[in-house]
Amino acid sequence: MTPLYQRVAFVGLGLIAGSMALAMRRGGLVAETVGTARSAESRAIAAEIGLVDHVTDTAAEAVQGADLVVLCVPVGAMDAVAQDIAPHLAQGATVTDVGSVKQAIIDAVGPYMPDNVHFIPGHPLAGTEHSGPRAGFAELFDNRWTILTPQDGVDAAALDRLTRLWQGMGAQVDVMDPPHHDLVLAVTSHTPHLIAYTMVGVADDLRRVTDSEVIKYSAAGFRDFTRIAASDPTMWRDVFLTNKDATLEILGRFTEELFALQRAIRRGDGEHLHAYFTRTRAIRRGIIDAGQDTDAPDFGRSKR
Ligand SMILES: NC(=O)c1ccc[n+]([C@@H]2O[C@H](COP(=O)([O-])OP(=O)(O)OC[C@H]3O[C@@H](n4cnc5c(N)ncnc54)[C@H](O)[C@@H]3O)[C@@H](O)[C@H]2O)c1
Ligand SMILES: O=C(O)C(=O)C[C@]1(C(=O)O)C=C[C@@H](O)C=C1
Repeated sequence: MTPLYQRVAFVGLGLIAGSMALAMRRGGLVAETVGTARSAESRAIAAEIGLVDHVTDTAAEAVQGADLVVLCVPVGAMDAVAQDIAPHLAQGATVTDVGSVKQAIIDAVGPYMPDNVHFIPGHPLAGTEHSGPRAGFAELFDNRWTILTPQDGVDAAALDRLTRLWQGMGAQVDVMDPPHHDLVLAVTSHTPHLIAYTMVGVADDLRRVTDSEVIKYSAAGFRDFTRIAASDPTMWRDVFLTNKDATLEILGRFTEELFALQRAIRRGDGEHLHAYFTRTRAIRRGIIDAGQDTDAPDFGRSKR
């Protein structure tokens, strides 16, 4: 197969960049990969494990001659990285990113992009609580969605090529407008993370009362929360600071619902609770039936 890109440059060499580099290699999708990271330690690890074909000391060096540049740093760092690489981008290159928020990145990166470059923002809806160059794995994007948020007038051939690259890495691709992406992700990813962080914080406070029983007897539900709450603090700080409006909107709705459930418990309103849990169970089953829950444990699913 002819490679889709000749030279792909990653700025940032953590979980997502590493997984992309490995998935590209698995699919024989690109001729050459090059990457750089801010810390010398990450660069040394990436070179040692052969995550990309070449590791460079600077982002400027990495992007030179690249026909695809992928920004894989925390959302709050995109601005500085874009400014840094802009003068070194090759004519006709595509620049994309993998940030969890889209409108803020477009606002931060867009102004630095030269006219002769195609800027096509993106977001793979796949991840883990692990970070750094050793965290990546080639299968991360298999059967998951990647959302691209191109602006009006995007070059159709550049969009098609990037779409085929993500498909080659195992993902299904959808196009969305950036504010809609940010609202959808506030519901499906950002607010759930905040709730998990909060629940684990509450349990930690309670630990003083219950000694270590919270950890010792932590059931599956709480364990899932602790996995999510172990995610990278810098990444998630930036997500909430840059997707502020959508997250606050969803949190407002969440607290209203929580108060309604709290009232039902206080009043002994079993009917309300039962009806609510029946509705949410149907949502879970819908996700499974749509084949969107490929990595969750079975938990007796087949018997339901
Ligand atoms: N982890 C996930 O589940 C997940 C999923 C989808 C998208 N994303 C997004 O992908 C991006 C990267 O996330 P990741 O999980 O690969 O992170 P990571 O922590 O594994 O890697 C981040 C990389 O960025 C570099 N970096 C950090 N701060 C920097 C700065 N100020 N300037 C330059 N480089 C810097 C780090 O050295 C590292 O190489 C983030 O924007 C995140 O929102 C993450
Ligand atoms: O499974 C996880 O660890 C994740 O939280 C991954 C997850 C998500 O919420 O689904 C987290 C942030 C992303 O931007 C995309 C994916």
